[in-house]
Amino acid sequence: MPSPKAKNAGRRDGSPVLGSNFDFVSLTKPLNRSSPPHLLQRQGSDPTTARLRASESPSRRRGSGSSTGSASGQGPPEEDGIRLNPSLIGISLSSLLAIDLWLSKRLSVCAFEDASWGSARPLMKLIEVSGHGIPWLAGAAYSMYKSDSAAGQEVMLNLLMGLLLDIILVGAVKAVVRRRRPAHNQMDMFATFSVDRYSFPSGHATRAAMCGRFLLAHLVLAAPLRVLVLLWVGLVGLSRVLLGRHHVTDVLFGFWMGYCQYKLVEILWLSPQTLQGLLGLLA
Ligand SMILES: CC(C)=CCC/C(C)=C/COP(=O)(O)O
Repeated sequence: MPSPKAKNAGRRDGSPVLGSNFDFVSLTKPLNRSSPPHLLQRQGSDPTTARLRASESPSRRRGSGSSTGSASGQGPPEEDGIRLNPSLIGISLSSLLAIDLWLSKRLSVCAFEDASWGSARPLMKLIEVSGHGIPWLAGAAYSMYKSDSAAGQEVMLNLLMGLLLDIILVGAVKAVVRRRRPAHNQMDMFATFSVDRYSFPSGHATRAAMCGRFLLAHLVLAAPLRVLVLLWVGLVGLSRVLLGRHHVTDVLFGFWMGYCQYKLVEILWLSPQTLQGLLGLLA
């Protein structure tokens, strides 16, 4: 049992000691300027807080007599601006990540069979399979092989190229960022690469966004089918979070990245001549 002394070690003004929220709260809360200097030094030990504190009041530091800034008070010295900006970016990022973690956990209602929406887990897994790389690669290759028009073959060849590009780019980003999947995720996906133990970005989201955009641009679809494609893209993304596979930001970034990948496929578009050359090589 902690001693009363240990319990009050965090704050001397009698307010409750902040627990695991300390970093998040202390970064966004203004400092109590009436606190004695020795107390200001004791509040928070993390480097971000310390950086913020060091730059939070140019006038305080001017008053201390050890300032490197302008003594006439005509604005903060340049180093303050340099130090303050990274802190603000840090605060915004930590806040975004905190919201992301909280929201992702709240939304992971199909993460287990006995979770609140656990009965929908099989349906979510079906949607997961619909956005997996293997059915898409197999479907595009089969359609290209079966297509009897050069235009159809060209479109399917480029879809195939986009799908391969997607696997490479997503794998590269996952390997660089190395964000762990949510703790509540059950790693029971079929056919994964080793980088798929990482979470950012969601490969299903990139693929769904890229393929959805591709289908809308290159297939002549009736309006209800176009709506269905958009719905499917949204459902694939949502299912990643509901299944507890991903954080919300993994999916949002994945959608953006998939859209950019589609643009890249348009830029790199393989022409019928290239296709003839490739088929010539295969024959
Ligand atoms: C084996 C092939 C061809 C693709 C792997 C597809 C896969 C399992 C991606 C991971 O997706 P998330 O990042 O959304 O979990």
